[in-house]
Amino acid sequence: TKVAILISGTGTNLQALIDHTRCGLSRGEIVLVLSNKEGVEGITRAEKAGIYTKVIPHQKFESRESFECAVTRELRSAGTDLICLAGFMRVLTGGFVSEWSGRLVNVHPSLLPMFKGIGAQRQALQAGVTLSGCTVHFVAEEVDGGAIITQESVPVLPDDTEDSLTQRIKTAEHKAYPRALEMLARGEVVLGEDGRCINSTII
Ligand SMILES: Nc1nc2ccc(CNc3ccc(C(=O)NCCCC(=O)O)cc3)cc2c(=O)[nH]1
Ligand SMILES: N[C@@H]1O[C@H](COP(=O)(O)O)[C@@H](O)[C@H]1O
Repeated sequence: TKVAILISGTGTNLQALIDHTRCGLSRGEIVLVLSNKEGVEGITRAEKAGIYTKVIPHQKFESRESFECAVTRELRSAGTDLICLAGFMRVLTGGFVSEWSGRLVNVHPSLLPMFKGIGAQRQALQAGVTLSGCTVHFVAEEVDGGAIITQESVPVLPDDTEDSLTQRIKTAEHKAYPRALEMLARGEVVLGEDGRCINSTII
């Protein structure tokens, strides 16, 4: 399975996926790392790993659609089978989402459907929950509303700050995302017609 990773920043999830796909047993091969922002650490990580990188600055485009058209051109020329959003911070239009439906996933730093959108870690702290974590989900037009593929929980400690909780959740993401990639690459989970996730490992 040819995998493209879309980023906007640090890329620790990208690094986890690079390390995982290089361990020998993975069905996934990262063929492209694409960022909408110049000079981010994630691009350096990909270059060090010898992976083809592309920066497409969204602000240089007239519209969301024209930006996404340029992204899709790169994805197709790389032969992409699966797109993983990893800290990619641009909302995607319904056109892009439906074109890549079932082959487009994202990792979110909360146990969805709780704490959707920006600042999920802060929302969790403000809500006073004692359990949080991360969710890998199919991308639907509704932001953070897509079918859940896999989740990983972490405790929220009384003295947690946004940073300490973010770090703990990231270690969970670095386990959950590679697991999700293998499930997808092996066809163990697929997106159903009704937008629900079909998990064939239980059949
Ligand atoms: N349609 C669709 N697209 C997405 C794009 C990125 C992410 C990643 N998580 C994200 C969740 C929220 C945002 C967001 O609201 N950013 C501020 C507005 C930035 C902008 O103007 O674009 C970005 C990424 C998830 C989704 C998703 O679930 N559905
Ligand atoms: N979508 C969210 O953005 C962050 C990206 O972090 P990194 O992978 O760039 O370190 C992760 O916490 C992820 O949940």
